Amino acid sequence: MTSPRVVAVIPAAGVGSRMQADRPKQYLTLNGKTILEHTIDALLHHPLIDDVIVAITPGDAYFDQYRLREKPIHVVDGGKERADSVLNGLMSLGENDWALVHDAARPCIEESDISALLELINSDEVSGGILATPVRDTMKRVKSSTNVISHTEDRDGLWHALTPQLFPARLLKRALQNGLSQGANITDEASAMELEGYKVAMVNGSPANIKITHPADLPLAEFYLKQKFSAQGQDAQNYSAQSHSAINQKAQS
Ligand SMILES: Nc1ccn([C@@H]2O[C@H](COP(=O)(O)OP(=O)(O)OP(=O)(O)O)[C@@H](O)[C@H]2O)c(=O)n1
Ligand SMILES: C[C@](O)(CO)[C@H](O)COP(=O)(O)O
Repeated sequence: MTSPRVVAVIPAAGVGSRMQADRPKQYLTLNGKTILEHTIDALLHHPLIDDVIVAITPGDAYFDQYRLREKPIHVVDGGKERADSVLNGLMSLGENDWALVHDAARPCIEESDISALLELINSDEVSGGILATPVRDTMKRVKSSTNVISHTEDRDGLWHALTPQLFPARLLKRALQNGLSQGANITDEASAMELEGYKVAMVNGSPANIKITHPADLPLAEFYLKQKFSAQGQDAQNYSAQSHSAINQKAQS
């Protein structure tokens, strides 16, 4: 039996308000490439990912300024919230496809973590899953609108949800549509699948897979990207060149 198609969906239509930059954070440059290009290349580079769809803000001039449309990807309009952008990205996926949803703002994703998550496609126990990393600090609940601690949360079994998040496209599309129509607070794909009652697996992923959110995240992401390139025996430019050649081969196949 042929393996199902895996389609990466990259929500990249945010404004990056917490970054307080002169442009949406996905267009800030690290090691010679925009954050979005790092993320697109990481997914295009993975041998088990068949297609890449990017959801961008309608009229996003940066996307063309950085010539990202020249990559072998598909582009759709983003939406008001992240979940709307993801849903738009899912619209063209087929009944048997799997959707691997990955934030544009997470460029440090490792190929090995993607491969570990994709193993879930063969599972009969769960309907997909997510990369996550265990909480390491003591977690406090603060009394609302104060800075006074209400209590300490039990951190046993508490994880940071990361991306990619991997689900059958048909189920995820319906879960997002239902969750959004019920006005649920859908901040990741798993929350929509949980609401539908599906079993969602956690796959322990690298804590280096940070979501670039605040200015302090930029030097950390730069460090992790340098580590990633050197671990793959490549510098940023070389990685970029290798990415292009891998991309071109994919485009010709
Ligand atoms: N309407 C939206 C909002 C967010 N995103 C994407 O979802 C990912 C994670 O969201 P977040 O880190 O919150 O990005 P922003 O919404 O841009 O950041 P902020 O909340 O600081 O404005 C990002 O890659 C962002 O581009 C999206 O595609 N569509
Ligand atoms: C999807 C996500 O990366 C999981 O941690 C996160 O929820 C996205 O960030 P947002 O600020 O909630 O949009």
